[in-house]
Amino acid sequence: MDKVASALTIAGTDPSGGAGIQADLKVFQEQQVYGMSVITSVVAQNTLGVQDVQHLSIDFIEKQLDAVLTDIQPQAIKTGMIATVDMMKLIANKLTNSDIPYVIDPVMVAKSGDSLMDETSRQVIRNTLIPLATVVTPNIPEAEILVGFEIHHNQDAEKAAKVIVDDLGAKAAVVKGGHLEGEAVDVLYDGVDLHYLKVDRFDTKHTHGTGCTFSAAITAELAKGKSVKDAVVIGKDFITDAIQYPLELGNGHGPTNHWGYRLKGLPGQREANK
Ligand SMILES: Nc1ncnc2c1ncn2[C@@H]1O[C@H](COP(=O)(O)OP(=O)(O)OP(=O)(O)O)[C@@H](O)[C@H]1O
Ligand SMILES: Cc1ncc(COP(=O)(O)O)c(N)n1
Repeated sequence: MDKVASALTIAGTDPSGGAGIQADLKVFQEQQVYGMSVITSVVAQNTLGVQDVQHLSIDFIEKQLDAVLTDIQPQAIKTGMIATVDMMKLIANKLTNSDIPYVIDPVMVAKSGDSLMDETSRQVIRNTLIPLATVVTPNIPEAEILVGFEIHHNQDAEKAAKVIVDDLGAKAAVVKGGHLEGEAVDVLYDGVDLHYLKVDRFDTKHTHGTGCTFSAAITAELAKGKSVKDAVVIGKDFITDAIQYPLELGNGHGPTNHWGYRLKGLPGQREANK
């Protein structure tokens, strides 16, 4: 039997299970990838919003990273909520000269509107982590901060994806269209070609953790050895199913359904889960 693929997420937590480390590990498991995690910040949050945050010390985050990386080598790594400049510098130090595929979900603000990254870090991520990325997956507001111009339609998203690759140094970028009107279109630029990933927009409020889920699915596929394009296409399919079959949990923006892909094509399931 081949050795199982493993992936590492470095991110903040969500005790309500829809976003952050908890979502990432569920997605890795669903994708048959062995999941490992390093916690940067412990977040008191749920589907209604963020109540409080405690950042772990740099020393302790480093101990967690060393514990994993000196024992089990991941085949792919993702970062999510990296809230401070010191955390970014630590991770950049650990990942410089690494050839492990690295996905950055540059989490800045939660769906609820609560900030998950301080102002200085929003600027500093551009020079510390982004140049190390195999794929960066910003939503529209995050992409606007990274590139410094407004994004109103798909052509702007294309331009932003190219700036993130050609000027900021990432190998590929997926600018997610969840925050634009109309179809849910994501623009992938891999340094050579532009690809549009389009699906009909579902009318749902259950979108807590969509970005975490999408980027974790991409990471899992890279860990299995898929190309960036194939990993992003499979990741888009995974998140679309997770949004399409909501679980109806919580009193706010509920979590997506991480086993939604298993319901695809089964008659009556969509109605049963609505
Ligand atoms: N209502 C929807 N219907 C279909 N797809 C959607 C919908 N909302 C978001 N998506 C898709 O979900 C993925 C995540 O996009 P989004 O822009 O919501 O990320 P995000 O804002 O980073 O998520 P998060 O809520 O974790 O911050 C993208 O592939 C996007 O196109
Ligand atoms: C720890 C952590 N990481 C990321 C998100 C973004 O997800 P969302 O915008 O859907 O709340 C979050 N809420 N919490």
